[in-house]
Amino acid sequence: MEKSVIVKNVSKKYKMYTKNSEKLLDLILPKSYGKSFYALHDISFEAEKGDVIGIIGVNGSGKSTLSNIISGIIPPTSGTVQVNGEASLIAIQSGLKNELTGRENIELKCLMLGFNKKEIIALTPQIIDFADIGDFIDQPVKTYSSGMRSRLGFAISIHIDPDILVIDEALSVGDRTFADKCLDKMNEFKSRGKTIFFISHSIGQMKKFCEKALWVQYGHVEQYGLMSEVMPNYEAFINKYKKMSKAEKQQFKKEVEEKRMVQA
Ligand SMILES: Nc1ncnc2c1ncn2[C@@H]1O[C@H](COP(=O)(O)OP(=O)(O)OP(=O)(O)O)[C@@H](O)[C@H]1O
Repeated sequence: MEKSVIVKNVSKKYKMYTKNSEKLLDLILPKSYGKSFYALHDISFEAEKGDVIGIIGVNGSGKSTLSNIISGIIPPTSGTVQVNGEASLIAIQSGLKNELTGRENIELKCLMLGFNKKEIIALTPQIIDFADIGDFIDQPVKTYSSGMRSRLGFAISIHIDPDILVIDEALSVGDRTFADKCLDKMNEFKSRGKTIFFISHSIGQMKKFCEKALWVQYGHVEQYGLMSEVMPNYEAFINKYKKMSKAEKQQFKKEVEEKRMVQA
């Protein structure tokens, strides 16, 4: 099978400060203040064309960081990401310009992707129709609710027809009818052999829609494979964690956080 995304030894480091003053001092004397930790540590995996991969993991495990790296929004600190084609991210906070109207955002995104005037004129009504946000399409995006942003972001990303679609929690803020409409569109996308990465805290949606799962656990890949093989292990972990006492949970978190720190 042809590969669509190849992620090799990707790490992303961030800095953690205990006080605001440390952040300022770190700007003046880099490397002297704050502690570095791995949001992602040595991640490697490959996706094939037609794969629909659910990225699962508890809060803070690195799912959004990984989706931003695959979509080219942020660079990794080290390692390489090879994307064969155009990747587009749909996230709650995704690249919409607040001061521009919905319609202007559609035009801007299309222009940035190199569409010509004729193509933009043809595409705009389809995007507006799918987003279905009424007269708000001519209002600045800063006046939108999170559901409206998600509708517009999803409508733009799916209609520009990327090769790789990365959906980060974008369906969780839309209502049920919109989520169903998006899932239909995603199924159509998948049937054309495109690659989808899907992040959702809805285990039901994950199981229904994704054939593969990438379990990101506190910055590293715990397991990658068929959803039917990975999900039971993830669910077993969640159940085990839930049964821990408060002290055991604290100890567990302390250990995983220590492993994530960058050794000087
Ligand atoms: N810009 C940033 N600066 C510093 N730390 C960051 C930044 N972005 C993310 N992090 C940290 O990196 C880690 C991974 O965050 P990320 O948002 O990727 O997790 P996630 O799995 O998507 O979480 P959630 O399920 O809560 O959305 C977290 O500890 C987070 O605090």
